[in-house]
Amino acid sequence: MSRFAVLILAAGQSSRFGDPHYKKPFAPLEGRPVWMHAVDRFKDREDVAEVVVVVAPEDREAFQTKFGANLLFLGVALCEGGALRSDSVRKGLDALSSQATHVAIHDAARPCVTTEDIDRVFAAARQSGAAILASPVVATLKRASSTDPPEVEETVPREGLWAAQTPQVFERDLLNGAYEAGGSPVTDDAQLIERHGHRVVIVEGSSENLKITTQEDLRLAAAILATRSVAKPQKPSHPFEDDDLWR
Ligand SMILES: Nc1ccn([C@@H]2O[C@H](COP(=O)(O)OP(=O)(O)OP(=O)(O)O)[C@@H](O)[C@H]2O)c(=O)n1
Ligand SMILES: C[C@](O)(CO)[C@H](O)COP(=O)(O)O
Repeated sequence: MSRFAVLILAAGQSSRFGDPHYKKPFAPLEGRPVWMHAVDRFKDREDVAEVVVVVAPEDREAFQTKFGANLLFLGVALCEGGALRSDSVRKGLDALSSQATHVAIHDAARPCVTTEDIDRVFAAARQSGAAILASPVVATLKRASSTDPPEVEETVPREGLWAAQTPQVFERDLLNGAYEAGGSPVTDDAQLIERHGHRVVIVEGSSENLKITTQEDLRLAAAILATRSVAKPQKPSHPFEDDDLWR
């Protein structure tokens, strides 16, 4: 039976988030930190062998202090990430302890992913060895100059274009091989698999599976979660005291 190890990536610098107190994975969202919503989507699944949250080295101690009890309760491990997203994935892979057959890599900054979409991308990865959630590009895309203000240089045909999301899910040995092969920096893991010559299946995901990058995205995520018939979150077992820990 396929078993999935899940890496929840929360080790970025949130440089576009614009909050003086919180990096985005630690920002409050519907009563809990963003990262906890992402973990919630995976931790109770029967096909998940382990979940590892990857945080920046400078956040490790504060994270353990603030959320150590939550991690124990959730049965989730913690490890340190690196400067690049792919460094964080590599360190997360090194931290895995189970005999999982597949690895799912998910942005902690995507708290609105649904169980149904996870079911579908997991099934596709079982079938093909490599699958990602993505949504078809629906806007008209313009390539613009770097002038201020930017000016349109061309309209980019959008036929066949998809916006990649996460989780991105791979057969474990395939992912390890792609990371061992390495190469130039990538912004998602599928690029390494593509470079490695393996096909990557796209599973259409909801546009609600947004990546929180700015404060506006956080408000959108709150609106999305508020409209879902989810049980009201429990009172956080670790209320947000001394929030300056995160900056
Ligand atoms: N070295 C990195 C970079 C990113 N991430 C994680 O990967 C996800 C997607 O990355 P992104 O949205 O770019 O996060 P940041 O790099 O923090 O954002 P910014 O570019 O605004 O600094 C986030 O959950 C982020 O925490 C990570 O674990 N390690
Ligand atoms: C992995 C990803 O979320 C897919 O869209 C995206 O590539 C992450 O990029 P970022 O620059 O690390 O946000």
